[in-house]
Amino acid sequence: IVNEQLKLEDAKVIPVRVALRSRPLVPKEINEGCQCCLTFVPGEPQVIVGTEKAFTYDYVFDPTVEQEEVFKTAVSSLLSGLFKGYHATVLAYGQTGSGKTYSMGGTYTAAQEGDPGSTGDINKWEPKLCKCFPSCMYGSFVYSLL
Ligand SMILES: Nc1ncnc2c1ncn2[C@@H]1O[C@H](COP(=O)(O)OP(=O)(O)OP(=O)(O)O)[C@@H](O)[C@H]1O
Repeated sequence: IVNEQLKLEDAKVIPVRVALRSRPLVPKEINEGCQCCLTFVPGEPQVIVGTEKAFTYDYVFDPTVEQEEVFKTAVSSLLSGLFKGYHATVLAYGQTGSGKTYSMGGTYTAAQEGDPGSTGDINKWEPKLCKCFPSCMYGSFVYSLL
């Protein structure tokens, strides 16, 4: 009975997934001598804070990971469910300055305009959603806590 229950549990879709994204140090932090205190475990969605505290998430993106990979890995699969009528929400959570707007909102400078590597998740969702929903309802599905 226990085994059968475990199988049923395994079969359930995980409704909430958590991705950790660590951004690179910004110039101000570098000038102040800040250093990254996180260690990333290659091939594992795990991060070690300091020397001993390890945390595992569904996805971990280290500071070298570009917008495109974050989108493809953690967000794009939600679109297929969305088009079948399921709801999907991407929620950015983190302290001020941690990179929520960068990840969700896209470009910051005119130089970045049109650079696909620099645009955030909303920018990548929007054209895909517009193909199916002319009214473009992406604002209802994707939120950034600005
Ligand atoms: N992945 C990244 N790569 C390079 N720079 C980044 C990245 N994420 C964030 N930054 C930079 O870090 C700074 C803070 O990012 P951002 O404004 O997105 O934070 P935030 O969480 O939205 O802050 P707030 O809550 O105050 O609005 C910005 O200068 C941004 O360009």
